[in-house]
Amino acid sequence: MDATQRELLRASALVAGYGSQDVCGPLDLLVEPGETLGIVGFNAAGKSTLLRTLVGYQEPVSGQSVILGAFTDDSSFIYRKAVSVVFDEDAFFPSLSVEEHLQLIAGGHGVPQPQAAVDHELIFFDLETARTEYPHRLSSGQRRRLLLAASLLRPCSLLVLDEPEQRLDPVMRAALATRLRELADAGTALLVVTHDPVFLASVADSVLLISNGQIIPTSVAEGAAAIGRA
Ligand SMILES: Nc1ncnc2c1ncn2[C@@H]1O[C@H](COP(=O)(O)OP(=O)(O)OP(=O)(O)O)[C@@H](O)[C@H]1O
Repeated sequence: MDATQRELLRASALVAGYGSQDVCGPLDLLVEPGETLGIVGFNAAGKSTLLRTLVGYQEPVSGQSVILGAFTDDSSFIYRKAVSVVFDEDAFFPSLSVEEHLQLIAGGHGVPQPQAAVDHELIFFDLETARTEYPHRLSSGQRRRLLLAASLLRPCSLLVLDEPEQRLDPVMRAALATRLRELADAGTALLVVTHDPVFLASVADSVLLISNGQIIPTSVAEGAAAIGRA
């Protein structure tokens, strides 16, 4: 693996915000394969704004974030093949069933043995009995499971999750945390915004705490404690 392949994401003097209005920063950061970084802070601290800016979904106020040593947004095929992203929003085709959504992702990303991969996610996320349902007929937790299933079904080098624990029951939260840890141990890098200290401690190796516009690198223990104080 050369230096560029190891450098999944590099942020330099990155300030996130809207227009010329800073929300948080500056941040210097290097994310390499297998690293798991939690991002924590109060409501409106700027976690989602930072995450979106890091992955090139919105322009920084200043500084830059570069993916795979070359990309600053998701317009390239190489970027989209390497980076799997779930933000806290539902995005479905209303006339495709649960299973058809997953088949679409598997086909689009050239997953080997696609139906077996789809079946694996349906089982993992306990969506088997809902496989023929349409998104509007799912519970909010089931819709969340479907989004997460789609993100985990496809291979990626960098997995970016904004509050993945939201709307999941405790059993599913724990199963997801274990799965993410296994992915990281196998080399996938993970950026995860979370409000759940247990989930954070299960998944993250290190933490960025956003407080009063500052982005403070800290330990998992301190990050989990900071969530508790929020
Ligand atoms: N599109 C936007 N334009 C301008 N300001 C925005 C926009 N979206 C969010 N903000 C502001 O940016 C700040 C940070 O919001 P952000 O969603 O990043 O917070 P967060 O830490 O993810 O919060 P939460 O924990 O509530 O999800 C807030 O003050 C919010 O009002």
